[in-house]
Amino acid sequence: MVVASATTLPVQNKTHYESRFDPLKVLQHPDFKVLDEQDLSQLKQGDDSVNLACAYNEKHEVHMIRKPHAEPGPGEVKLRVRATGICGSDVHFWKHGQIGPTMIVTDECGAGHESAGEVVAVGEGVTRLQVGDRVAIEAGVPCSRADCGACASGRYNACPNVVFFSTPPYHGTLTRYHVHPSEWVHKLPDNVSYEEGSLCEPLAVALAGIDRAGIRLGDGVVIAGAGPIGLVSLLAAKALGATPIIITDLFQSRLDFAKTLHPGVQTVLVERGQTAEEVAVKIREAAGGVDLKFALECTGVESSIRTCIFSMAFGGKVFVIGVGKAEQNIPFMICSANEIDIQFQYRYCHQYPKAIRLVAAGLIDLKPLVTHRFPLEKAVEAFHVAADPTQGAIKVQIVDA
Ligand SMILES: NC(=O)C1=CN([C@@H]2O[C@H](COP(=O)(O)OP(=O)(O)OC[C@H]3O[C@@H](n4cnc5c(N)ncnc54)[C@H](O)[C@@H]3O)[C@@H](O)[C@H]2O)C=CC1
Ligand SMILES: O=C(CO)[C@H](O)[C@@H](O)CO
Ligand SMILES: [Zn+2]
Ligand SMILES: [Zn+2]
Repeated sequence: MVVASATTLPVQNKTHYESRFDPLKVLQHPDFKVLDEQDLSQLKQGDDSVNLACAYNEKHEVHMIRKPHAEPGPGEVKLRVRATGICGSDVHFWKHGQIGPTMIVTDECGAGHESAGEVVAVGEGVTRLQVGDRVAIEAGVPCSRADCGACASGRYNACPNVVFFSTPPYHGTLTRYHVHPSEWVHKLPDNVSYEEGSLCEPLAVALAGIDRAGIRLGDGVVIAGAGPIGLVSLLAAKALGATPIIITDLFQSRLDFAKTLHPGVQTVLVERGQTAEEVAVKIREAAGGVDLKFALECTGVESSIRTCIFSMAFGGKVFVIGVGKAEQNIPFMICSANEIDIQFQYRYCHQYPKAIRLVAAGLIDLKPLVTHRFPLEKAVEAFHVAADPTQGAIKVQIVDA
């Protein structure tokens, strides 16, 4: 079955943003170029004249590209991107070429959707922003049409016409300059850095999960996976007053890092060869007799999802944020006989302002998550570090000062 993508839809069926940000306008532009070693050797760090970006493609390559400069149209802003985090999903698209049955890399696709930057130009009609403003970029731009059920209902993360920058075919925000609709950037207070503004994207994911899971003060929670998503979920659960909190991972180094973020967290190392049930016993022991009513699953790995189910008390809820295999096996009758709910999160809606407020108020400190920084010119090296667990990275950021 060929799934129509934005670059294959007939023009008349495209929404405004699908047409405006059609990736073919970049790929077919005379200034577009995949940069070779010679080009890269001639790059001057921070060179404003080159709209440098990092892209993955259908051949599982990740490399630097030159994109055409673009000016903001009506209602848009042009941004100098100052910080971009590499997400596990970026690595998925590079290494595996797709996420789920419809998000498939079929050509060069600019990476990055965790970005913050500086307004360098505003388009006609933009009044709430001005040159010099510092903003976080909400990468998912829904169609906002009255005839779109998702947008009309406010659950815009479900918009079927969404342009989610970096999800193929749309080029991402890991680029020197990016044009974005002005209503989908969020001003940063002076005490929130570009790096923290970039990290508000994964925080938005975690906040959406905690919101929709319904976790409350004093609830016992297990967080599966101590990657950036699991760790921002830990920070949010800690700020919420969840207790006890248990976090799992395959790597002791990531669990040790989790302890630095929340000394009160209980850690459970998942050892090779252990069954999901055996890990669940360790989790329940770590809970110290408190019934665990929630699991925030942040790996997408079948064995971890199963572990979360086995860890739940009667009436518990496994909230799955991680993405993974298309088909997965779950202990069906354990769920049935214990009324265990399984819920899923797909991106977020209405979370950015809250994420920025929590950071600005000092209730969530994201700064420790950034363990590696690279200049934009070294983004390919950054991707290799982010994708290699032995490098010990938590969040790898590209900083284009
Ligand atoms: N639902 C959504 O909208 C979003 C989903 N994601 C997904 O969330 C997941 C996590 O993202 P990141 O933290 O950036 O990825 P990551 O790959 O950096 O972290 C995943 C962590 O899970 C650990 N892990 C793997 N198997 C495990 C197991 N069986 N038990 C315990 N831990 C295990 C890994 O060691 C790693 O530390 C990814 O699948 C990503 O694609 C990310 C953003 C948004
Ligand atoms: O990682 C994401 C959001 O932070 C992407 O949306 C992923 O879910 C695939 O698009
Ligand atoms: Zn992401
Ligand atoms: Zn819509």
